[in-house]
Amino acid sequence: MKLIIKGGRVIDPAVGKDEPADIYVRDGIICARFAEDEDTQIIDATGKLVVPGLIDMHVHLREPGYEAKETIATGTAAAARGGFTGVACMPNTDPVADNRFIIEFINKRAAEEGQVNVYPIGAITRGSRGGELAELADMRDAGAVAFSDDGRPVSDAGLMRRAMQYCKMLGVPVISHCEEQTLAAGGVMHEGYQSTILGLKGIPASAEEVMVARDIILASETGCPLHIAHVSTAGSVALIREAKKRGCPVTAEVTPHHFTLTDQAVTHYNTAAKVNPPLRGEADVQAVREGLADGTLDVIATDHAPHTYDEKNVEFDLAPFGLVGLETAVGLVWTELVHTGILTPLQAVAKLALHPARILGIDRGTLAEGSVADITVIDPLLTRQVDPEQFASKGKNTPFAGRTLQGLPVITIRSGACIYTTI
Ligand SMILES: NC(=O)N[C@@H](CC(=O)O)C(=O)O
Ligand SMILES: [Zn+2]
Ligand SMILES: [Zn+2]
Repeated sequence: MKLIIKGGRVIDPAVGKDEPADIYVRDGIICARFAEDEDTQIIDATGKLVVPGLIDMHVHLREPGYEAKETIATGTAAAARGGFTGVACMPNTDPVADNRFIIEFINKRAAEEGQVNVYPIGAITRGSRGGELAELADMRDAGAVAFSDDGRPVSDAGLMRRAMQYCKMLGVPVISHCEEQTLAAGGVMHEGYQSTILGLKGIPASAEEVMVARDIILASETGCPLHIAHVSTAGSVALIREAKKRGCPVTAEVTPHHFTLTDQAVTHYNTAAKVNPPLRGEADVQAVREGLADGTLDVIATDHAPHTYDEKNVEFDLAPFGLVGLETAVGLVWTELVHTGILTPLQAVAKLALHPARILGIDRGTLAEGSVADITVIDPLLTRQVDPEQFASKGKNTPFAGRTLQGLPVITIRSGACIYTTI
């Protein structure tokens, strides 16, 4: 099994490399130069970017329990099509992934039918109900890479503090869905001018920021690595920036929808734009872009949240929160951030591969010799219109349908084998 990826622009943020080079792969491992023979597969990457396999650290695969929305098979197929070789999946399944048996089940299903590597995230509390801690150490031993009650906040500060004390001991990050429920109560979109015009109940920026502040204080006190999920407001970016300056062990992610869209996308009551946290105002979008550029926001993650057509095809108030992101992420990063000069390709790849790997303690995210050959090839000039009907995901709930994106994944390689190719 020999493969050479020739003539591409190789980007490896682990060593700050961004230069023309060839990549050699033998038996699924990136290796030193070797002489090609008739058994060697050659990929011509002229004009393309060759980067470490992308890792999406915030995905909802919905299995077990919500297989009508997505399965491990379809979600990982969507990941491969989106240029991702790994996804970390959130525990808000049914049953909730709050014990080692569910973590083992996910790992088994992923081994059987996963197209990409799957890294399960365990729940912080039993049933993610926020009442008592789940069996964290047991889940860590079964392969959980982080803990989160994503979908819900951990409202009890004392419980969150104890979770952080345990996770610090286990050396595993806590991923926080920051939402103060008494402030968010009943809201369905960002609280602002648009919510007033539409007559919909708003979720104020403070609902997120109060919780970001609380968790930063708890992480500083406990020393636990804290990762803030789906940052959406200018105030959150400022809090995280300031906390990092003080040496707080905090990292943070932003989604493509939060760096691209405002609450304007909700006009006409488009339920595909109903997401938690909600799409915010223009100043917030600007602030998360600045946070990405200055390194305050470490990661770009999709929060891929598939729902069925019927679930979304209802009154705005009644529709579930969430939108799909795996198959539009790279296109949005290149179109909105790289081609606009907000991020260099090196920075973009760091946020899509290296940083997620480091935060989750996964042995991936680099093209160094000796690494597993998880590789993504991106054509920075390839242009396509988003067509949800082409998605491998069961979820078609995207607010980006019809949008033209430039800069798309063309080959996804996992352990030296092509799992997606357009050329
Ligand atoms: N983001 C969402 O709007 N929805 C997520 C839950 C979450 O990420 O909080 C889901 O599971 O559907
Ligand atoms: Zn969440
Ligand atoms: Zn989520």
